[in-house]
Amino acid sequence: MSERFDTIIRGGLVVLEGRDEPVKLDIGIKDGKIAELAPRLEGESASELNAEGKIVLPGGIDMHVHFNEPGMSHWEGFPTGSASLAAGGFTAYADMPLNGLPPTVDIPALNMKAELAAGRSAVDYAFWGGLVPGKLDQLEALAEAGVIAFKAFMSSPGGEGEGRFTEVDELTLYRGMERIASFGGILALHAENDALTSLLAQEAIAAGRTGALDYAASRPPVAELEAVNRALFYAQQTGCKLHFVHISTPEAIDLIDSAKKSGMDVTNETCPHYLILTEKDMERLGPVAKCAPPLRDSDRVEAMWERLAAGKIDMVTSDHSPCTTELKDPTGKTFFDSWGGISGAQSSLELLFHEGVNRRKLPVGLLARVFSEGPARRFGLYPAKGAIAKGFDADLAIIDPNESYMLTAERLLYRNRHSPYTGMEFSCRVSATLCRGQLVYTAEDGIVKAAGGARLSVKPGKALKV
Ligand SMILES: NC(=O)NC(NC(N)=O)C(=O)[O-]
Ligand SMILES: [Zn+2]
Ligand SMILES: [Zn+2]
Repeated sequence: MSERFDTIIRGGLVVLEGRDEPVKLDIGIKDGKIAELAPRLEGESASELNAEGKIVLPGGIDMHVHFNEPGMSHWEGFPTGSASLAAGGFTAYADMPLNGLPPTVDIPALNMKAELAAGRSAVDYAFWGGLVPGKLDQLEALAEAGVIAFKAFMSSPGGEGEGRFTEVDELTLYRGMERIASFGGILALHAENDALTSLLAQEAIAAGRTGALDYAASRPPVAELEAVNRALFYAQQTGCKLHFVHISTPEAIDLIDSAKKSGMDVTNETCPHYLILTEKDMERLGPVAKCAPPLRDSDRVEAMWERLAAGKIDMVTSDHSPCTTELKDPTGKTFFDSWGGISGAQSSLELLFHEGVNRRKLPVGLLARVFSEGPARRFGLYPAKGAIAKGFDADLAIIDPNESYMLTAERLLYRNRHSPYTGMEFSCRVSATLCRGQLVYTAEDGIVKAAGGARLSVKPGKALKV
């Protein structure tokens, strides 16, 4: 006779959907799913995990990572990127259509990605499709093939070379929205005004103003706000659902929030670095903390925390945008020349738990919402994923709320072990991560199951409004 459960997670403080504070419960897992939740579960199980004193969150879903395969595996890869996510309490992710070569803008490129990820990911994964000039006729086929949504850049994505992902022109943006709207898909946007940012950068470089703060000044809040405003206008005209990635300013969050209140189908995300780091930190840390949009002043960072606490931020993603450590080396070049992108996939949950829950005393339920429920609902993964509830996948992040440790480069599982957070003392630590009931990571043993992740596809139009 088979046991009632495969695994029981004993005595953890479990974060349930819609609840601010956790509840002490046992979790019974059978066939990869949550079979039972109760204060005390009786019955046989093949294995038990003691979670006394730990917080049990639904596994994080990181909707914004760049794992760079095919073609750029010296920057990152599915094995290393997914392992770093598992170590950070994440059980699923969506890989951006750049910076791999070729970018994911047609079916052959999507198939290449799928082949490379199969059997090489520690946690579950989905793919984004790209909207770029010249590839409009690929959108329906990509949607049918199960990409989670589409991504376009309103400003240059940076980098050089043949075949790279390119930003949209106005007509591609407008027509792309029409087409994506026609099959009920979602378009995600990197929203910065290209004319403003490129001319401001030219001006600064010509005048020899090439430091970190000059870089920040060349991509001002108005560039983000203008792009968000324009995209919202096109969305009104076309009926396209939108998602704004890595929003860096409270002004843009407010603009998106009022559009949502007016009935538009639009969501936003921010990233830990816009909550944890300021432009001063970017100056202090150097290129390792360079990203686009840039880090902001401390008043804006504070205002982002207010928006997060007020429920105006739909999800938090890492925007893990890695590169070789050499491309972050400041020697012999200006700040403008370094790669823009922060490696952060491993730290998102710990950063927000540390700063948000432990220090600012925000409810832990907020983390479940922005890291799991929000992304799952928006991108059609709910109700299989996104909450700890009977019948859902047993995707769990078990975190010790009191274990402090210092993040060192050796602890990073990225292909290139740099991060703006090395040297930082965390007041909490992920103890274990389970993906569909399988133990993937423990703090003690590291990655214990390296390749159990499965591909997640969604059908167009399935995503729910958050
Ligand atoms: N080409 C990139 O990966 N760019 C990324 N870079 C950042 N965020 O600095 C991004 O998502 O915009
Ligand atoms: Zn971007
Ligand atoms: Zn990105």
